[in-house]
Amino acid sequence: MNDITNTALGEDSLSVSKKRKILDAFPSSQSVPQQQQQQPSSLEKRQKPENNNIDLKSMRDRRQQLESVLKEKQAAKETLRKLQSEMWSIRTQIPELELKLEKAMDEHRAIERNYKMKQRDLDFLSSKKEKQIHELQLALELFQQEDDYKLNQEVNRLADKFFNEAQQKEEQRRKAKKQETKDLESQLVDLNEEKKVIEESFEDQLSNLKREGEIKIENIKSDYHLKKQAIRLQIENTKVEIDTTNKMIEEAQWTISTNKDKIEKLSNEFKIAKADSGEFEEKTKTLRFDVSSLIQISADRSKEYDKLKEKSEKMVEDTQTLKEKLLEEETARRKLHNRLQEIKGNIRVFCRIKPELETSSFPHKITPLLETTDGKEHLSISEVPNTDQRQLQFNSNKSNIKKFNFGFDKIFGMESSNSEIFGEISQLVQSALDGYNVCIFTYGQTGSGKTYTMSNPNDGMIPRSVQLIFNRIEQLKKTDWEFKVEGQFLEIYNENINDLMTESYLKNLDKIKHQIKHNEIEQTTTITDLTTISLSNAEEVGSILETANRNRMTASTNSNNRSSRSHSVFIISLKACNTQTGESTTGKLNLIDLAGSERISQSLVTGDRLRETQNINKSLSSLGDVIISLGNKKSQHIPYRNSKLTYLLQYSLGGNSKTLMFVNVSPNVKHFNETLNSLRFATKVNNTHIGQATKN
Ligand SMILES: Nc1ncnc2c1ncn2[C@@H]1O[C@H](COP(=O)(O)OP(=O)(O)OP(=O)(O)O)[C@@H](O)[C@H]1O
Repeated sequence: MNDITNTALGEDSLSVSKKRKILDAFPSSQSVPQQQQQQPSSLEKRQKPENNNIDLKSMRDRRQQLESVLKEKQAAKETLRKLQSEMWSIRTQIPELELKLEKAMDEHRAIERNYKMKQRDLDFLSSKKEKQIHELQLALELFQQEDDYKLNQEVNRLADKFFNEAQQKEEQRRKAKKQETKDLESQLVDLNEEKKVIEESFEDQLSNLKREGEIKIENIKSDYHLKKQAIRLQIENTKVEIDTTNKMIEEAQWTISTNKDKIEKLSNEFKIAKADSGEFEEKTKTLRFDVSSLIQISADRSKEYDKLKEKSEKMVEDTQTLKEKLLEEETARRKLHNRLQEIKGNIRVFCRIKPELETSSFPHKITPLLETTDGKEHLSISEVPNTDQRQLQFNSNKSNIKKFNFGFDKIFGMESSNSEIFGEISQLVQSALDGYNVCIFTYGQTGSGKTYTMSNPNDGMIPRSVQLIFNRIEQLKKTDWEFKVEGQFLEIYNENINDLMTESYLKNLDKIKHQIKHNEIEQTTTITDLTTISLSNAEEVGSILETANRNRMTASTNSNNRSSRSHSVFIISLKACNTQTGESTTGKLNLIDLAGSERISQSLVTGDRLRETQNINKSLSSLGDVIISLGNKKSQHIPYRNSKLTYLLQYSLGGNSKTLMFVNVSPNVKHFNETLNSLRFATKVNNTHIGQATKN
């Protein structure tokens, strides 16, 4: 760079001296005359005359050349100056670039050092690895050289270890299981206690609910009676008041018309008096006063009349409100009543022990069981081994005898009357009135009191039910309920239906084939050609029972009491409609006196008796099967078709009904086996829980 500068400077200095010489040799056109004036050279003086014009021209050319050279020089000078300034700027950058170069060199050196170190480390590692591979190879060789003995020893050691561990684990598991069993047992005890407490509380709740329900029904009933009386009184008072008001109105009207006459008469008199003038003036005043007071009286009377009219209207309104309230209370009563029935269960079994008429054959005293733990009432029937003495009693405590315990919803002892029994079932009759299907059966051996319970004149379940139905219908009229009651009475003998209400019973006996027809949509049943009697009062049922009884008796012969060998079914249909609310219901009360259930061995009878026995056994066991299937939620099929009786009662058993079965038993030792069988059958039925009933 310095060389370049020097060269440039050298050229510059050269060109300056050269310029001076050239300028000296070739003066400018302006300066020429001046030089000529000042000092002309000898040569110039000599050549001037001949070459003067040529020289001047060449000089001018030269001068022009010189000037262009000078311009070029000037430009070169400028270029030089620019180059110089660039050179200075480059010069100033040189130290910085030198520093950067130095730094890069340092970095390069450091990288080189690092590389060398890494190379060394790598060499060291590869030698170490080789060493390790060598060691491993040696170890592998050693391992391969180990003998079977060592291996077996190791296997045995491991097996022992495993066996010990397994034993320990088994011991631990056994202990844990023992502990778990203990825990579970104590949990079971707790749960049993809990269950007991729950059961007790449930029992309490149930009995409380029962009590509450009964109290509520009683309260509603007494309220209803009180209100009914109050309404009646109010209606009577209203009537009296209306009569009085009418009389008063009549009186007022009569007074008004009389007064009008009087006024007319008086005004006539007044006119006459006026004509007579003065002397009658006083009289006129009095008369005027009389007239105005009469008008006042008339106005007062008409106000009074308005008030009375208003009062009477209010009373009519109050009566209507009370009537509506009564209807509401009736609806609430129905709900409560049916809730109570549901709580009691849709299938219930009551046991009735017939009084022992042959006292000599029954040596033991019967005592009722007072305490129950499962909400049921219990009796036990006992057999004394190796003796002929057996006993049927409530809660016998004797330990030396074989006892059979039975629990039922209710047990009626020998002293129980039909009225007492009806008190328990009257609520089911109410359910039939409320639109439910109800079946009440009497089951038991011949002579155990089924017919006495069901149809005894006046106090049997049939006459009492009909009586209750008509009493309730009369009461329900007040809440605008209207009823249509129809009755049918039939018997099923040898799987054939006979009409018990027809006078030609004997003539048709076992000849007419009455068909059972079901309407699946309406869930109703009809029996072809069966007499249906429209019932309008309770008294009619007496003659129905009489006809049926007479018919059954005439068909029996000395050798065969046919009535004991057939089922009798009394059907009461109850169609109700509320004229105010438009609500309508259809209920059915089926009262069934079943054929005697005694087991007559089929091998002992032949002919008609065999057929009879087979049919009775078939229909009674079908009844049991149907009830049990209904209670079994898993049952897909209910075998209604297995007997005429169950087929007839298809829509009156099960989900849509409330069922009550009386098991009638005899306390006589002679009937021990039959009694035991009846109680077993009834227990099966009692253990069935049928779903909640729905209204038709
Ligand atoms: N609780 C009772 N109180 C008084 N007498 C009774 C009672 N129960 C039954 N009896 C009498 O016992 C006898 C047999 O009773 P009932 O005819 O009712 O039996 P049953 O089971 O209907 O027999 P069957 O199957 O033959 O019809 C009758 O004379 C009846 O009056």
